[in-house]
Amino acid sequence: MTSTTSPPLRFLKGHGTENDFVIVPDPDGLIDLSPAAVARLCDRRAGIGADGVLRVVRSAAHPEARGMADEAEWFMDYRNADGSIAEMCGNGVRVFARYLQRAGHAEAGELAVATRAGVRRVHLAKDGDVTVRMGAATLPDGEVTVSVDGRSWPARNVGMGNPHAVAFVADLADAGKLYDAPGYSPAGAYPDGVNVEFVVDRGPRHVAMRVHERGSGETRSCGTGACAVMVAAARRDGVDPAVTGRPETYTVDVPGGRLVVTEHPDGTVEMTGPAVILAEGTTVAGWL
Ligand SMILES: N[C@@H](CCC[C@H](N)C(=O)O)C(=O)O
Repeated sequence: MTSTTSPPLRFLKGHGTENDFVIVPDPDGLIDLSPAAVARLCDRRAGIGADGVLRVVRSAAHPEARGMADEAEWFMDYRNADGSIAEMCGNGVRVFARYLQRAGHAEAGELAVATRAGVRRVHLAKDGDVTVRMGAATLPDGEVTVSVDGRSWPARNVGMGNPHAVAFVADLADAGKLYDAPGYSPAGAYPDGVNVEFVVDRGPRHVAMRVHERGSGETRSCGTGACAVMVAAARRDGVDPAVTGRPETYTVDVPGGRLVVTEHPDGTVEMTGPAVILAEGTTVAGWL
């Protein structure tokens, strides 16, 4: 039975390369957004529908972000569609920045956003694309195999604040329907779960990917995933900006569009792509 106690919730809807989000403005951190409420908002039939939720909270008003408040006024409280918490969302942070601009909380130009993976610096053009400095990738050692429908591929572990396993495949269709999370071995490799990317080459420094996201299923794009893919592809190609002293750029096509990812000699990975706010509204009292 529908509860009659929940108040109306103001929200916006946005996407970055079709990785879509319900944005919940909560500057003073007063909204108790339970995992069940997040899953209800993200439900594509009985809810608003999204790959995740971006709660917009002042860093000073959130216990996980208070320590970053001097550097970044706003904290991106990101949740996956199943209500689980993730450290970072690369497409989400661009959409988050676009929301701050639209709401008059940020000007075009440079902006710092607090996330669970630390402060991320964003360059916000007045219109068009948004660039995020995503921090450096980590490349933990270890042989991993990912599998779908009885087929398996070796994968590279890449950390972008959150965990990724990147597998190069002959054809993106090899990953099948991706309704279920890919399997992996060894069994204990990802105690907190993993995002899995399947990648093919499209040309020199140009790849395409599909992704199965931890907590959200197959999505049309994943920003941290695109960065993980860029770094895995670069190392596979023998390209390492830390060695050459030159930044290296790859184009990463995703089902929902295109992201451009650059790795700098200091290891920092920068990602550029679109960020769109498309709707705003209010839920009906008692629905959530
Ligand atoms: N879509 C995001 C990643 C969201 C978090 C991920 N599902 C996880 O659990 O780590 C992106 O654009 O990076």
